[in-house]
Amino acid sequence: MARPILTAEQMRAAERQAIASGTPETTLMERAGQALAETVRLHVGPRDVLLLCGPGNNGGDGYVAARHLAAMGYTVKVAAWADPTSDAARWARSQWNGPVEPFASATETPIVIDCLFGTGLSRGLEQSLFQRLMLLVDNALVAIACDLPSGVSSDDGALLSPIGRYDLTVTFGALKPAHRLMPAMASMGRVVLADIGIDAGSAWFEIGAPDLPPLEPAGHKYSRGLVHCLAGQMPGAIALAANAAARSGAGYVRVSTSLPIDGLPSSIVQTGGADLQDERIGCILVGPGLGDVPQVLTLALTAPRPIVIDADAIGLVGEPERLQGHDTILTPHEGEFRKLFGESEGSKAERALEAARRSQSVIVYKGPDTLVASPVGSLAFAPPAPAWLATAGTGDVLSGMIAALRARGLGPFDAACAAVWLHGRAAEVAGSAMIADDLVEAIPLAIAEL
Ligand SMILES: NC(=O)C1=CN([C@@H]2O[C@H](COP(=O)(O)OP(=O)(O)OC[C@H]3O[C@@H](n4cnc5c(N)ncnc54)[C@H](OP(=O)(O)O)[C@@H]3O)[C@@H](O)[C@H]2O)[C@@H](O)CC1
Ligand SMILES: Nc1ncnc2c1ncn2[C@@H]1O[C@H](COP(=O)(O)OP(=O)(O)O)[C@@H](O)[C@H]1O
Ligand SMILES: [K+]
Repeated sequence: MARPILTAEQMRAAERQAIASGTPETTLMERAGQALAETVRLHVGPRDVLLLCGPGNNGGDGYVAARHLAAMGYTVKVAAWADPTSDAARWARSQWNGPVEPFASATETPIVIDCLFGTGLSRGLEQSLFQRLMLLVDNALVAIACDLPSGVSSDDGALLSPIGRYDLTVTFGALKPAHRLMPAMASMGRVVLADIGIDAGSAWFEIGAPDLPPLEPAGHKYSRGLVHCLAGQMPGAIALAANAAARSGAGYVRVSTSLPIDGLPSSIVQTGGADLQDERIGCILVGPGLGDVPQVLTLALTAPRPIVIDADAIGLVGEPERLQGHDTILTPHEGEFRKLFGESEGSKAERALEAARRSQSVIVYKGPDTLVASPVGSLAFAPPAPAWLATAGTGDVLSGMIAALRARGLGPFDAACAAVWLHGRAAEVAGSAMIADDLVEAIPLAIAEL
């Protein structure tokens, strides 16, 4: 299931909308705090709990959770860094009947819940505060963040001050960009989304398991999708991509290459020529192992077919505007992105959307926090993928997977999202010692699980 993602401002607007529709702010806070307590009960054993409460509504959620956890039988301590400053947080504080100790006297506890700051964080925490918080968090058996770890900038995932390592983050109504952007996402643990009755419809979302189109009972190899790969100076990379395309359900994979490629399965056809006007081609793939051969990219762009542009070909595009009018998906990593789009300002999300708009292409902006952006403003955030994807050739595998799903008939944005999800899942299936070739082998297993 795709989960919606909202910026802090969009979240506040959704909250105002809910309040205008008759749900009081205190009801939203009650639901948030209760959901936080329920999540603790579901995931964590009956150990002592320490809630750290800040002055805003994040702290308010903490007082509500404290009340519910105590009612569930947990031994609960509450420590406040400052008195509540909002009406809803004052209300929540008034409903908590237990003691509240000063933050400075809070001691290590098995379960620590950070309710200091959430989407309202406006600057880094002062040093004495973040140092003490990190000590409590890192020495807890289980550390839980309410909405966000305190210190995280909600919209771009930056750390305004250092944070510890959390096991679980419970968020409300929608995920925030920081839940899926580096560096923040690496320290959040599992992110649980609680429904608090806010309508969080959004053009931004976390990618969920894809629905692949069913195969036609009377289908044939061309109707399942023909991927045409253009080889270049280092054919090993295109071989990986072609293999990945074949294993992602393309009916036919063809490679134009002037040098015979050893070890390519016989089911993948090698040709000397490149008839890109062939109307059966569902997607052209250019870039892996291409080298500095701009004519091959130019050839691909003369064909009126969908194109995946990866690796070396990205650097050969020149001006992003050149791609307007073509049906293109670009798959840059950080270096390739900067080479084509320059050193643009803003968060990774904003830069991805701006790149998609300039090139009128779907952009798969890769990394530990891969984003898929469309020219019309849709933005998909990949769920966390295993760090062992950081090995040579896994990007070639991804571009082959995207080309196959595009050739199978998915739209460019959906094909990219589906491939990114399956790529991460295949890496989990392949295990931490995998190389890119093993990742290819794991693709059918990941697809079979759907
Ligand atoms: N939106 C929704 O639908 C729902 C939201 N809910 C919850 O509300 C949370 C957002 O609440 P919020 O807006 O009150 O902000 P919050 O994160 O508590 O912090 C603001 C306070 O901290 C202060 N402050 C900031 N930075 C600081 C710093 N570095 N060091 C010191 N102080 C600092 C700031 O003061 P100031 O910046 O003015 O100094 C202000 O007093 C959200 O994360 C979620 O948990 C739920 O209840 C359910 C519905
Ligand atoms: N630390 C990481 N965690 C998760 N995924 C990663 C990480 N580093 C890289 N990846 C993923 O691995 C792939 C690497 O692609 P790329 O950088 O093009 O490598 P190559 O050119 O060697 O194929 C991308 O899909 C990227 O999102
Ligand atoms: K928090």
